[in-house]
Amino acid sequence: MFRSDLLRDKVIVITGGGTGLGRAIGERYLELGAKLAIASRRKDVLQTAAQEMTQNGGEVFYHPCDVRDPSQVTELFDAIYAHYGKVDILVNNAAGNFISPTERLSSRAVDSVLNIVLHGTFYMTLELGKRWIEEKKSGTMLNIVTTYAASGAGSGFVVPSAAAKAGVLTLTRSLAVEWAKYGIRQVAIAPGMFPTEGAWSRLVPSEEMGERLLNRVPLHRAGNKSELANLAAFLVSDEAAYINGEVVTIDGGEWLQGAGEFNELADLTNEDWDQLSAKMRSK
Ligand SMILES: CCCCC/C=C/C(=O)SCCNC(=O)CCNC(=O)[C@H](O)C(C)(C)COP(=O)(O)OP(=O)(O)OC[C@H]1O[C@@H](n2cnc3c(N)ncnc32)[C@H](O)[C@@H]1OP(=O)(O)O
Ligand SMILES: NC(=O)C1=CN([C@@H]2O[C@H](COP(=O)(O)OP(=O)(O)OC[C@H]3O[C@@H](n4cnc5c(N)ncnc54)[C@H](OP(=O)(O)O)[C@@H]3O)[C@@H](O)[C@H]2O)C=CC1
Repeated sequence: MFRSDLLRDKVIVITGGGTGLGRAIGERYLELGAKLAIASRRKDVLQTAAQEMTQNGGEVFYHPCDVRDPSQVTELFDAIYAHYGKVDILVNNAAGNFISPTERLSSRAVDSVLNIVLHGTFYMTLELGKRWIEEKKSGTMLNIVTTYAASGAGSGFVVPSAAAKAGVLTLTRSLAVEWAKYGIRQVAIAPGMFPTEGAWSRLVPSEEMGERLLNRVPLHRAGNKSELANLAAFLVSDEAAYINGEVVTIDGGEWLQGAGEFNELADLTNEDWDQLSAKMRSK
């Protein structure tokens, strides 16, 4: 689909790059010639991922970092600069989330999600943005949000995530304008359902719930990680250089399904329509 040198020698930092969607994005970037730095809290997960991801060549530097802690974020970039000498692209992918009635949440539970998603993304963005501005270097930042942020509707039962991801999207759009003069581009992706261990263990704890969610998707399937990875490759590449401040939704049409007043009529059979039509025409 892409030129094999699309991301040649680009140094790309991916938070949460050892698991799920972050890892899939990283694997695609490696195939396109990038050099990776992956960061998250669990060193053993990063180490295993880096080993497995480089089995066919390529370079993956890993460094443990809790993005909630600004001093660890500074240390992370110090380590990446010491290793690669530069960063070209940042993917803010790390997140925390779980379903819960909001009234059951403790303040620590709220903080745990807000601090990873909103504060962590902000700290990463700020630390690297300052470095790029000082170096007079251009670059691209890609933020992974969610459909309930991109639609503006939010969502019950994941309210800390909904509030934090909406904040990340606002960060994306605000800096797209403010930092354009430095050659720093901001983009976002809003994924719908992409089954991963991290998300499904916390958000889709039963098969029945998974089926119910899938039925909401007009294309009647979940997304493949490779589909999201291809979009993430295009958006950070120079081929997308004029896209700034946009969020691209990739959800099989799920959010639109919920938004259209009459979309549930898709469940009606031809016989149902024959009966309804006859009834309406008889009036
Ligand atoms: C289906 C379509 C997908 C929709 C969109 C998906 C979006 C995503 O973001 S998916 C990404 C999912 N991946 C992750 O969440 C990975 C990282 N998550 C975590 O590490 C934990 O889940 C975390 C967010 C809770 C953070 O972990 P940690 O910092 O270790 O926090 P603690 O375990 O100490 O818990 C802090 C606080 O939160 C309370 N809590 C934890 N889980 C729940 C829960 N399921 N329900 C209610 N409360 C919960 C926990 O009890 C602590 O509070 P206190 O007890 O008051 O101390
Ligand atoms: N899967 C899906 O259907 C959807 C996913 N998304 C988004 O996609 C992204 C990836 O999610 P997914 O791959 O499914 O889930 P994962 O749980 O696999 O990914 C979350 C990653 O974030 C890392 N992380 C969590 N907390 C921190 C922290 N404090 N500091 C550094 N890293 C941290 C985790 O690593 P560690 O625990 O080692 O720190 C993990 O690698 C997220 O932004 C999520 O919101 C959006 C919509 C749908």
